[in-house]
Amino acid sequence: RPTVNEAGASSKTVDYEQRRASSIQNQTQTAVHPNGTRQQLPQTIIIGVRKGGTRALIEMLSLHPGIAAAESEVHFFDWEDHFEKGLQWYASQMPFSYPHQITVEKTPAYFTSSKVPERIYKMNPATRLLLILRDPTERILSDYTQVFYNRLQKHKLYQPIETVLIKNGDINMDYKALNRSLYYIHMQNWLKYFPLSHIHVVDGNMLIKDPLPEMKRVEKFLNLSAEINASNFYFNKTKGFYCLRNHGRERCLHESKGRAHPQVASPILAKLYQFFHEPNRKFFQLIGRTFDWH
Ligand SMILES: Nc1ncnc2c1ncn2[C@@H]1O[C@H](COP(=O)(O)OS(=O)(=O)O)[C@@H](OP(=O)(O)O)[C@H]1O
Repeated sequence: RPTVNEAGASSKTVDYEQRRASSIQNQTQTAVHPNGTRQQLPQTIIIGVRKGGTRALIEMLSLHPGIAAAESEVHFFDWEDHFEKGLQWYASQMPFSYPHQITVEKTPAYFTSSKVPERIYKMNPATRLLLILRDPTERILSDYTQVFYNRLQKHKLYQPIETVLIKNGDINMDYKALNRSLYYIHMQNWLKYFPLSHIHVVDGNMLIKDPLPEMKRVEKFLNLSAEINASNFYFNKTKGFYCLRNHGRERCLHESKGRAHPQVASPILAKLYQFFHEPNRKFFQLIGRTFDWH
């Protein structure tokens, strides 16, 4: 009797899918470099969430010698003009890697783009997905801060945070950043294609506070050998965040990571925390795990 995985697919289907995926991988193989490396489609993708800590996650994962990470966000599955270029183009955006290495890219917008789960599934149903989430209210403030700085740079006007968060005395449901924090809605789309066992949720709040245990869990999920260790991290008091140490070289993330958020009046904050209780509960139920959010 075929065994059934969490998505309901039989093991026979999975075998077929894996063969199909490896044939796609072979068809899109780019030229082999004389040193034995080549560009490969990612076997792992960090799908989001925007402002969840995706940069920190990919940089920390890159500490592992078994990982080859794309430097910039590729936006292959969510931008039509990129998607139309096809998988060969996608592969050509990847770093050169050795056959034993896992290629990874991060595009935080994937998590909230409804077309993306099916597209990744069709590329390779065996793709391992990493999703880093943080407290949904904190995520909104971080999202607002990002847009605020972008507009400031372009000398454009920006609205104070309270006016985007509240409309006619109530939570502004039209605010895009609010929708991005409704994790259960987006997660439902992913679970239509991928079983939970293929999606590892990283606790973004914990990655900030104490990155090592989170990274050890990621290593396990990706079946990587245990390489990342305490000496890879040190706390930088000036930045207020952990920074990375690799082969004696120390570096922190870019100054755009870890910016101060705007002060929000406490009744509004309380309203937001309250608002997210139910969506968070639904999310926890979906993934069978809880997080220490407000
Ligand atoms: N070690 C370390 N150093 C600096 N920043 C860290 C770190 N770990 C997690 N973070 C948090 O990452 C948040 C940015 O998330 P993303 O990289 O996903 O943002 S983006 O969507 O790619 O723009 C960023 O959000 P803000 O604090 O709002 O700037 C950080 O809180």
